[in-house]
Amino acid sequence: MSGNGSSGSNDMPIYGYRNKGSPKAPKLSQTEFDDDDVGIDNSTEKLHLDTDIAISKDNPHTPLMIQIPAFDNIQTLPTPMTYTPSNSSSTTRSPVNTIHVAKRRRDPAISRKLNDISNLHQQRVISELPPLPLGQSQRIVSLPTVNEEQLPGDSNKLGQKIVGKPHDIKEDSDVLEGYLLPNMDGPYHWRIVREIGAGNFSTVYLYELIDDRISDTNLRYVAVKRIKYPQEMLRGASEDNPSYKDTLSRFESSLTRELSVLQSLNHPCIIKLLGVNDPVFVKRKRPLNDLLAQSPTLPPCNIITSYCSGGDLLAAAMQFAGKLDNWLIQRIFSEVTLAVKYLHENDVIHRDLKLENILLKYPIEYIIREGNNASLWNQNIIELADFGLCKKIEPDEMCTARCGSEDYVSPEILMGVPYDGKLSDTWALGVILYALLEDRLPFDPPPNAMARQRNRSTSHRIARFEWKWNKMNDIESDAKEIVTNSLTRKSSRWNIEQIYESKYVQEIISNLNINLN
Ligand SMILES: Nc1ncnc2c1ncn2[C@@H]1O[C@H](COP(=O)(O)OP(=O)(O)OP(=O)(O)O)[C@@H](O)[C@H]1O
Repeated sequence: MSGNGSSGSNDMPIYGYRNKGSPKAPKLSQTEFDDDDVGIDNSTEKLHLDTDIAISKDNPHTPLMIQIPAFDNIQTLPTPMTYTPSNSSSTTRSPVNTIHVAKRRRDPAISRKLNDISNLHQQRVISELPPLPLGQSQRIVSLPTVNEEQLPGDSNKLGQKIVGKPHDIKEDSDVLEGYLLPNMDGPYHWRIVREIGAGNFSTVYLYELIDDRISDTNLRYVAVKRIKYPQEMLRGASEDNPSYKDTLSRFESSLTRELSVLQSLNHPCIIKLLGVNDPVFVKRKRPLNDLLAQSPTLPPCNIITSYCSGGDLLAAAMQFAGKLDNWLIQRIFSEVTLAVKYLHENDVIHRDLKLENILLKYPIEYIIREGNNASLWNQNIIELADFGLCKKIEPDEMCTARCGSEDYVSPEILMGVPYDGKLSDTWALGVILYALLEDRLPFDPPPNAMARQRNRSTSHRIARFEWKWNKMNDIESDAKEIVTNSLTRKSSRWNIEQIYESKYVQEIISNLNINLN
């Protein structure tokens, strides 16, 4: 496979890795647009219906022309894709029916600079996990787990356990006190190692256990997602902050929803919720309100999860710039399919499936090196993360919350009409697979695009199902039928069962020996 230079165009970004000048908006959690709250205006609904009718049955994916006058002008699309705070000095929320905006990656060096600029502090921070030194993993005979490995630059910390002395430890700001599920035992203690990632609503850190009361190796290294509260909440209740209460309650229900769904899940390919810094967060329905009743300052919220030392798939894919082996793409995609199948069978929709939210359990170099080793086929290599927009639905329930990430959002969510969350998830799976195969996002401007095409927005291309094969054009692959049947109108889109049954996925599943119970 060639790199993204296949287009012959140097300025083509891969995976939305670009610097567009103006910062992207913070992402809003689904409760910002509570499904019950969102009003759908009739004109929007009509647009949507017309769209489905307008797409020819012979050529359902890339209609030459869409017969909706409104779409000739992208500005008439009902869903604004970029959020501009009404007051640039504050990071206030989007209007209720604004879609949340994707985090787009910048060059890490640019991001670091930007992070120094205070008014851009909500911009996504790139702090990827450097792979483990190859020399270290060579010492390990069996497939390493993060618990067995020594982390780069961390040698002096390993082995130096601190015997639990809660009152001493509490004074150390680098130390996390955590309570473990299912019984909220604790507190136990971990020390910070480094920052490993950041989103709009959290910064994620790697922590190492320093409490010798715990022997479970899965708890030695953990990822800690530290929730960032919106400015509006940090400013506290006052007359000039009228939406404080509303923001608090929406934020709180989003947080408790993420935690309760995560608690209910148990699948190897899905991130594990291990604990929290305060049992209140999983025991109470309104934890923030309850804690604020005791103290006026917002309580820190730290979510303790399993740690994936390979970082996220976007970083890995970018590192390999279009040269990820086909078997690896097939393997990763099949495991994501298993995770989503499990979610959908349990009536949970994710709504934010994207490369950034697929985490690699091991450094990619290790996975590639051990590709043929049976030990790699006896366990999963990915975990699906970030359940901030997930929702437990009733069977066949339609959703109305307009949320997702710009490049991955389905046309029906874009239109703002009630949608089947499961089918919107499979649309996103199509985007993910296309991106891995083609080394670019399907709805970015096509390689060698004319200026007019380039100027069209991503949402315009999504609404028109405007994507095509480039690198893969002349290549036969079973993967292509999955993309073709995912990035299509919802009436003919594959559901997760169909993706699971496909030849491409079954080829992997039949060789995979992971315990799904
Ligand atoms: N368990 C983990 N192990 C390793 N890295 C992780 C883990 N959890 C998160 N990360 C890193 O941190 C990044 C941000 O995490 P996450 O997406 O959960 O945060 P977020 O604030 O919910 O983001 P968003 O803006 O999409 O809502 C991930 O893309 C990944 O790179």
